[in-house]
Amino acid sequence: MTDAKRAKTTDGRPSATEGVDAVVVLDYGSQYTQLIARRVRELGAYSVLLPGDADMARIEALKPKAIVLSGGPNSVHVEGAPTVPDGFFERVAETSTPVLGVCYGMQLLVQRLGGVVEAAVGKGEYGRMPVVYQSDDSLLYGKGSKAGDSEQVWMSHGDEATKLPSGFVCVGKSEAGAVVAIEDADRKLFGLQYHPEVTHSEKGTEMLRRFLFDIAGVKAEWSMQNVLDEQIAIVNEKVGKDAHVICALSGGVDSAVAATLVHKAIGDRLHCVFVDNGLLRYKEQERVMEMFKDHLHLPVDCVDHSEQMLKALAGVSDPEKKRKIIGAEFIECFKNFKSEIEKRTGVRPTFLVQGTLYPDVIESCPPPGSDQKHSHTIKSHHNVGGLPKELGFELVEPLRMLFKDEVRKLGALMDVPRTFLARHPFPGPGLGVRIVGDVTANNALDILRRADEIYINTIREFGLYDEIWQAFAYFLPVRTVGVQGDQRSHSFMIGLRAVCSSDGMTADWYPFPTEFLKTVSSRITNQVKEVNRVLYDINSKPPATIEVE
Ligand SMILES: Nc1ncnc2c1ncn2[C@@H]1O[C@H](COP(=O)(O)OP(=O)(O)OP(=O)(O)O)[C@@H](O)[C@H]1O
Ligand SMILES: O=c1[nH]c(=O)c2[nH+]cn([C@@H]3O[C@H](COP(=O)(O)O)[C@@H](O)[C@H]3O)c2[nH]1
Ligand SMILES: NC(=O)CC[C@H](N)C(=O)O
Ligand SMILES: [Mg+2]
Repeated sequence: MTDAKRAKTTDGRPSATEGVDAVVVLDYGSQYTQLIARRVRELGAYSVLLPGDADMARIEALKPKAIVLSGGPNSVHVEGAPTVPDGFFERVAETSTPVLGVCYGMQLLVQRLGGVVEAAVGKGEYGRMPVVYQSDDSLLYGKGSKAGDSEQVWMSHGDEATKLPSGFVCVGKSEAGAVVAIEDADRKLFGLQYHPEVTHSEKGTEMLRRFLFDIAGVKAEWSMQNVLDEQIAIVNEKVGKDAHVICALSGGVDSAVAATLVHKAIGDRLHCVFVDNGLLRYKEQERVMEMFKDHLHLPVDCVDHSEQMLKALAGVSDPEKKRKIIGAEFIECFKNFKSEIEKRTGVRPTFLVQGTLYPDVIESCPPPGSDQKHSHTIKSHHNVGGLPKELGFELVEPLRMLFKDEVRKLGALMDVPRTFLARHPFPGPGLGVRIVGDVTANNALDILRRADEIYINTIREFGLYDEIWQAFAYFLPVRTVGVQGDQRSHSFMIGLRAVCSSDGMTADWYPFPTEFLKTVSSRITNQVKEVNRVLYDINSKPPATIEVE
């Protein structure tokens, strides 16, 4: 599909979605909202995420076959809490559109339709727990479900529904007796106090399948191939027939997939650039450029921006300040590259492709007016919340709504080589968020590069690289006392991190065999003389995050 004019249908959808049933997910700021949209895609339906207060007209233009209201950090009983769009309940009643409220979404249904939601003082429910069915054959738990049976679900709420609106029945309770599943079969309104979208809810996907297909009658006709066609059409429409485009290529999976996709759309008007930002790993620049040459078959320029980056970061310790500086320096470097391309082609590039993924977006500072306005900032990813106000480019981010494992599937569909798809993620700010505090102090970059190289090589030697989602070493600017060769040492610590995850949104630490830990700790302390202690990080996300800053 190359004709920009055909990229949108009359109702504003990308033409690749023409005639396909849409499911609208309204976002109230949960960290997991996009996971709902993703589960819908995985189940084979087309999902669109809109802000929780989107105009009813915008929602109806998509002709949704079902609507899901997401969770969120607010409380419905607090003044000014986000709520459903004006006219929402009237319109869904007229069109008989099924609605599922999840957590905050359920609380909205209850409160707005005449029930009561209150703070469950001292009784918040967080984490994995069973839900007990309250009736036989409920619509939510399906034919054959029996009162008294139970399943494991994942909760995260401090408020609860204490009185249901008329028409609703409670079909599931938590062990503590909270109402956690409700339905109004006549009005096709449903609510779950827990999160069926997270993997810890054992039968959550089945629940969503029942809602979409059995209750709402959505047709399963959406696949990764559709996502690809849709994104190529969107890129074509946005970039047009003449503009030139820069692509920030890192050697990681996301930008390799984004570049391949955009190249399919616009061909040689794409100019890729890899930045040596001074925060790369041991021999990263040489290795990545070699990989591009051997496997990617797209021309890539390498630009050295290390001096400027380290100068800007000198003496800065605050993690958010560091991230903003890194984001701004990246853009500075892309602007210089823009002039270089103009010299070469006579055309000044106006677009910048980044391999931004959804987790980067949701954790970053949500820009005012964006669709993520109700969520909290966790950290400003350099390519989203870390970007300067004056960008000087229009962004092209075809993966912005996807998760890492979806991107890997999309890459496989375009034959992106495994060398890229199987790499552990490496963040754009690189060692800058793996050195706690000032990156220019203590010779930390050099120490960390050597320790990290030993760690990753040892992981490969033990055959564990592909089992781990992401592994890296980090530098702690803390000196402790040791004894090495009968001499006192007062040296630094290295933390080792290895996590299992599917999408980077939640993660568990990887249970290394003791033999591995012994080997790697002894290699690092023997070969990196500035280090006398190695720590293994046994924290999941949450409560920690994957990177240390
Ligand atoms: N050294 C770099 N040079 C140019 N662009 C970069 C660099 N590092 C990161 N980027 C840009 O920032 C985006 C986000 O970085 P991120 O690390 O999340 O993605 P990735 O490197 O493509 O994939 P992965 O997460 O697997 O490392 C990249 O997709 C790329 O567009
Ligand atoms: O390109 C990036 N720019 C960033 O600023 C950034 N911060 C974290 N990450 C990567 O995101 C995933 C989740 O990491 P956290 O749990 O630390 O947020 C992990 O894979 C991290 O490596 C980043 N990637
Ligand atoms: N996860 C959620 O949606 C939480 C909703 C609300 N903030 C509560 O604590 O009950
Ligand atoms: Mg990367």
